[in-house]
Amino acid sequence: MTGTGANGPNGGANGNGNGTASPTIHPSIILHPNDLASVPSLIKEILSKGSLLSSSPYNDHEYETARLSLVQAAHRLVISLEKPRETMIRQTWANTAGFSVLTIGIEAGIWASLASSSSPQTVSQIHTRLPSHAANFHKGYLSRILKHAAAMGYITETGPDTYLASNFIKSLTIPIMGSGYSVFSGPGRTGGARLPMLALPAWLQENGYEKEPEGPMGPFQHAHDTKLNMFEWFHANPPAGEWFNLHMGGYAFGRPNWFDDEIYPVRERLIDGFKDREGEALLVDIGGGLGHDIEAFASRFPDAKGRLVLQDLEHVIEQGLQTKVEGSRVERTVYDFHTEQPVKGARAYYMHSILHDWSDDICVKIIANIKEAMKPGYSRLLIDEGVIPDTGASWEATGLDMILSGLLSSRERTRAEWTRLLEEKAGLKINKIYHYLGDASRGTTSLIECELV
Ligand SMILES: C[S@@+](CC[C@H](N)C(=O)[O-])C[C@H]1O[C@@H](n2cnc3c(N)ncnc32)[C@H](O)[C@@H]1O
Repeated sequence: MTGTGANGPNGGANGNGNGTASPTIHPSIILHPNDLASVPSLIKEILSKGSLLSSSPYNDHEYETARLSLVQAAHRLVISLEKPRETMIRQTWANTAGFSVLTIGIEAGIWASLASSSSPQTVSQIHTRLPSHAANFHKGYLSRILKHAAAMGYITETGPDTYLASNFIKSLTIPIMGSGYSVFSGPGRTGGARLPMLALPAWLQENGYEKEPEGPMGPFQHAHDTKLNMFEWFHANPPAGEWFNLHMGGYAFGRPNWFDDEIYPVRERLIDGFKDREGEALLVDIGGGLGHDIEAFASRFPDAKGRLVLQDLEHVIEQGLQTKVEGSRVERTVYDFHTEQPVKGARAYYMHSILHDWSDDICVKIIANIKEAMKPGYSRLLIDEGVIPDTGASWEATGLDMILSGLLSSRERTRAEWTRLLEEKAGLKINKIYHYLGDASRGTTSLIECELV
C-alpha cells in the first residue's frame, strides 16, 4: 500500500473518500492531536483514580469502579493524544489485522502453545507444540503474526522472535473467551457475525438512510443472503451456534449477577411468599442458553424451595447438557418462546438478553405468552437488560446496541423505550428498575421487575 500524500486519493485536499468535498475542514488539522485540550485533565483523573485503585481491596465494588473509570480515562487519553492519521491507521489497519491475528491464534492453537509455558517462548518452540491440524503452519508467517500480536500489546516480546503469554492471551484458550472471535469471524469463509457489521454502511446507504435496521430482511440477511434470523443461521452453519452460546458465557463471566445482595433482594421479592407446593416453580429462565445464570442462582440459593427451570431451543439445551453442573437441580427443558409457556404460575419468569434481540412487535408476543402463564399478584417477570442512559452510556452498551442493529435489526432500549414496550404495548406494570452496581449511569445492565396489572 502506498501513501497518497496530504491531498488524499480524490485529487483534492478535502476529498472525503466518496468524492464529495468538505469545504470548511482544512487538511492541516490532520497534523494536530485529536483533543490536546483534554490531556491535562485526563492525566489528573488517571493519577487520582490510580491511587484510589491501589488503596481499595482488590475486587471490591470501589476497586472495580475505580478500575473501570481508569480504563476509560486511559482510552480517552490515547485517542486525545493521537493525531487523526494515527487513529485512522490504527483502526483500519492495526485493529482489523489484530482481530484476524487473534482469531488465527485461537483456531490454530498458537495461544494455547504459547500459554503452555510460563517462560518466554521462541517462534520455533511455539511452532513445535501446535496441534496436528496446524502442524505445518508456515514458520515465517507465524513469526509475523506474533510480531503484530506483540505490537498490539496482546503478548510481550522479550527478544527477537521470542514471546511471553499475557493474561489476556492465556484467557483466549478458554472456550467461553475464544469463541467470541470465532463467531465474529466464521465459520469457514462466511464472515460470521462480522460480515453484517461490515455491510451495515451499505445497507443504510441502499435504504437512503431513511430507516434504522428493522424487519426480517435487515443487514444480517442482506450480508449473508439468507432469510434466516441470526439464531437460525448460526444453527444452520455449525459450529457457529455452539460458539455463540459459549460466547454468551464469556459475556456473563465475572460480571455481577442480578441476584447479588446489593442489586435485587431475592429473599424479600421471591423467596418470601413463595407458595411451596408440589410442582411449583420458583424461577423459569426463558432463553437461558447453556444455563450459566440459573446454575449460578441455584448455587447461590441452595436452600430455596421450588423448581428451577431452564428453557431454550433443542440444540442449545443439548449443548448445555455437555457442560451442566453435576448434581444440579436445574431442570433443562426444550421450549420455543414464540409458543405457549408450559410452566404456569411460577414465582418468577426471568429473561436475560432476550427482548433486546427482538422488535417491539415480537417482544409483545413473547411477553403475551408469559403473561398467560403468570398468576396475578404473585408472579413476577424479571428482565435483565441494559437501560441506556440519556448521556454517558458506556462503549459496552452502545457497542451492543450497534451490534444488535446489524445482527438482529433490534436494539438496546432507554428507560422511555422500556416503559413504552412493557407498560404501554405489553400491558405490564413496571414495579422497579434495579440497577447493577456502577451501571446505573453506564447502561450496561439492570433488572426490570414487572407484574401483571
Ligand atoms: C442473546 S442469547 C441470551 C442467552 C442467555 N439468556 C444469556 O443471557 O446468556 C439469546 C438466547 O435466546 C435463545 N432463543 C432464540 N430464539 C429462541 C426461541 N424461539 N425460543 C427459546 N429460546 C430462543 C437463544 O438460543 C439464546 O440462548
